[in-house]
Amino acid sequence: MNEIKIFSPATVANVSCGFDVLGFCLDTVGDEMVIKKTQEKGIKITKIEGFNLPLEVKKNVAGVAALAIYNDAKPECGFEIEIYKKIKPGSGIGSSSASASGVVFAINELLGKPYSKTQLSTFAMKGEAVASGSEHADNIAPGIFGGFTLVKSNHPLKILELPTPTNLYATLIHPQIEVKTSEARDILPKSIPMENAITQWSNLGSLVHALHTNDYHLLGDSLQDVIVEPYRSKLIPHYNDVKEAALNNGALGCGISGSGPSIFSLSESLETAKKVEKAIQEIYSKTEIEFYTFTSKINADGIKIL
Ligand SMILES: Nc1ncnc2c1ncn2[C@@H]1O[C@H](COP(=O)(O)OP(=O)(O)OP(=O)(O)O)[C@@H](O)[C@H]1O
Ligand SMILES: N[C@@H](CCO)C(=O)O
Repeated sequence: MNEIKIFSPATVANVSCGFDVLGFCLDTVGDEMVIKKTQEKGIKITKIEGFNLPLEVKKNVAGVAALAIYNDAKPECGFEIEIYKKIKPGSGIGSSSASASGVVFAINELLGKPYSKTQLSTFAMKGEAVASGSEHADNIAPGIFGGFTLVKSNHPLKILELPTPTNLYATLIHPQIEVKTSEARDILPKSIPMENAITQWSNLGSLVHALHTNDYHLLGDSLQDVIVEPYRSKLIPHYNDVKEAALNNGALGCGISGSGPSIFSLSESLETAKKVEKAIQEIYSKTEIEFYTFTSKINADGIKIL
């Protein structure tokens, strides 16, 4: 195989109580990428459509992630990358991570799959660090593994695949403002009160248990964030109104997607998720802010070959 086309999906990181460790994979929105083997050695980004991003390999997360796998594999060929970007950078639904994960997945396929999913995640994290200033895998892991994932540790990287409930649907609203992950990290406190830590790890443990037992009530009850949301919600206009509308219309829970500004909610059926989507559209329709919404099943497979 000398060429591959892939779909690299959007992802939701943090999932309220799991800052930097928890994430899940979406399936209606994602980037497409075409990766070609070349005789000339090295990595080149030849095309980016959709958004204005650097073609320079070391400035683009896809280029940096590609170099990480390439320098490890030392193949007798090079690779050219085309990126068809659908996920707006700075959206909070893993735009940078989709590029980083997609490119390492594709190069691994073209090399005959020598690397495990965990090794691919390590390479992709090198790219993600260019965008956010820190190596975290909470967007990368759900893209590469699919479904819900928990990053048990970064060094060495250990990723746990959690069960994906079959009837769970995510509704997303993306207000068209940009929140840079690096800036959304800078506003967080360096230390937190013990009582908040206790609440947060109790919710994270409960959420993992809820996924294992298919307990939707517990899942909703665990979707709380007492550590990060109080700071970051201030960056998202009408955040509290959206959350109230989602919960009043049957969502199990609602929170900030990644570092925002996107907001996610989870619902137990497609019908409820669509009702939630309509309710949150109404909130933003009354404002001047442009936005888009979508509803998605949880994608259990992650990145797909097209
Ligand atoms: N291939 C790429 N795709 C997306 N962003 C890129 C890419 N290469 C470099 N960047 C830079 O990364 C930054 C966007 O990453 P950031 O982590 O802030 O957003 P995000 O990935 O949408 O958010 P989140 O990680 O919270 O879901 C922008 O400054 C953008 O220019
Ligand atoms: N866990 C990361 C996800 C965004 O890349 C954060 O919230 O900063």
